[in-house]
Amino acid sequence: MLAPQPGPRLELRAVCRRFGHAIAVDDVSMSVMSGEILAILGASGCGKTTLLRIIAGLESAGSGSIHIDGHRVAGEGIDVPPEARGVGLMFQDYALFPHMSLLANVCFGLHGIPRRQARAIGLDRLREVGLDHRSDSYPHALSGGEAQRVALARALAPGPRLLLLDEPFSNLDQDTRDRVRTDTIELLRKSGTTAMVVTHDPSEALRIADRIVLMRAGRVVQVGTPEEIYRSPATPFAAAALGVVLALPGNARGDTVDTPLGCIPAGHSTATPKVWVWLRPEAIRIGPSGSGTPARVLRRDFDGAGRRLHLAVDGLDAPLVLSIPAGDAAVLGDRIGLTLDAAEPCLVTDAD
Ligand SMILES: Nc1ncnc2c1ncn2[C@@H]1O[C@H](COP(=O)(O)OP(=O)(O)OP(=O)(O)O)[C@@H](O)[C@H]1O
Repeated sequence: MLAPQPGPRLELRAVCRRFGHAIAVDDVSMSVMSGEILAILGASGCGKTTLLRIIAGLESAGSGSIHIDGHRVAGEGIDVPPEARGVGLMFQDYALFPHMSLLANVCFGLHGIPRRQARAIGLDRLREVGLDHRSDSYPHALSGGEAQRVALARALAPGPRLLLLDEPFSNLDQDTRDRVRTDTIELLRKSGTTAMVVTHDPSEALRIADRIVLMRAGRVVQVGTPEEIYRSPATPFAAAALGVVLALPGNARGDTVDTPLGCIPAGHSTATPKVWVWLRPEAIRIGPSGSGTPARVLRRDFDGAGRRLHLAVDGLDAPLVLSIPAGDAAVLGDRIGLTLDAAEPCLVTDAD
């Protein structure tokens, strides 16, 4: 491997990949900084796995280029083989070798170093995931969470420059998933590993990533920190991809927009007076009747930790659905008041 150059750990420039007429990865440019955990978020079929496979060298990029530590590994006639890229890949199904002990699995990628040294590294990695006492066991004797930890130890053993994880928690049940996810991210951070984690779960992306790359139909829609994308989505699609979003009809007048819930700053000029205002539910404050815009409670649904209120508001065609904590005294009656929090960001788009 060549010495790293200053700059991003990984850089993609205009990477494309077609399968027949279908375009799986469409003009993707992005970078990952050293030590960063990047989440690739998108729905099924949007090209996440293909992108990882191209970076790992398992799939060729039709066009564009890939640079690792400043060195071109793909593009313009160069195609560095997977084993020479310094990229680790952890598959969704872990792909442990069933006929090998856990230690042999973890040592599998350690080439060109004496056996004893490889064994010591393997045991260290197993210790980091809390499974060194099981080094002689075989994969069939592991729970799903344990298998994930061994796969992680194996992927980290060669000290990859970049680790790619494809839906690493999706095969685990909810309880195990939360624990394994926390442990995995802690280990990646402790070891300073640069990682790209593919997920289709927005809450997972928000929780684990330094930055999120949001994809749709092979293209990058938005790149930003979890807070940036959640609070300042570039498009209604990006807003909906990261969590619940409400759409209010609005009338733009200069710098402001009138909505059925009150007036808000427009943020930018719009082409038409008719607009949509997209905002998070937390931008709407619920208070007693008489405060803010009047709303009538049509229905209350039990929601575990609280209630979901279905509210009729003058000027809105469909009921507004908002969640409130259990026992919120302000909303016991059938009539409540709603106020827009002008400090919360919102997205304004033309209605046509
Ligand atoms: N080897 C292939 N041959 C033909 N089409 C392919 C191939 N691999 C992927 N595709 C297509 O490319 C598109 C992107 O697939 P990809 O697996 O990268 O998506 P994904 O976002 O990882 O989906 P999922 O979350 O379901 O794994 C899909 O339409 C898929 O059918």
